[in-house]
Amino acid sequence: MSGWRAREVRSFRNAWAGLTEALRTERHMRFHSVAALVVVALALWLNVDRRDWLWLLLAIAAVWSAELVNTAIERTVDRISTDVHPLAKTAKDSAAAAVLVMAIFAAAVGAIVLGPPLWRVLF
Ligand SMILES: Nc1ncnc2c1ncn2[C@@H]1O[C@H](COP(=O)(O)OP(=O)(O)OP(=O)(O)O)[C@@H](O)[C@H]1O
Repeated sequence: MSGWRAREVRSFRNAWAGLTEALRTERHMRFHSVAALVVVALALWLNVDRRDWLWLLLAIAAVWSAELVNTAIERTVDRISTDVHPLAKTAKDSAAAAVLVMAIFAAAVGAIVLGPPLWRVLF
């Protein structure tokens, strides 16, 4: 394998390790994963169109990315110091707020895309 390809494979492995570590240790990450599986199952069942799939996949990726960055910030703050400090609080609370913003966006996308067809099927 060329040096460039070996480096790319190593980078991919490191990123994969970050994802599996977050899934293993972060309760919220597991919750987001279950929610994503439910959304994908509903979208398949309701046979949503290609454009709606893009919105759903964007929402899932946005929440996962925000949660992973939140985890990175939490770990970095704790690595620097576990002392209670207002700046540590602001850093962690802001990172958590980023997840909240993305989760609200994802909930809105889910309601807009899945709500009407689900309503038609159920009622
Ligand atoms: N070093 C600190 N100094 C001041 N406040 C902190 C500090 N560490 C955490 N906090 C406060 O406690 C909250 C929870 O922090 P913690 O590190 O326990 O995250 P968490 O609850 O484990 O988050 P998650 O559930 O997403 O993993 C933070 O959002 C922040 O308000």
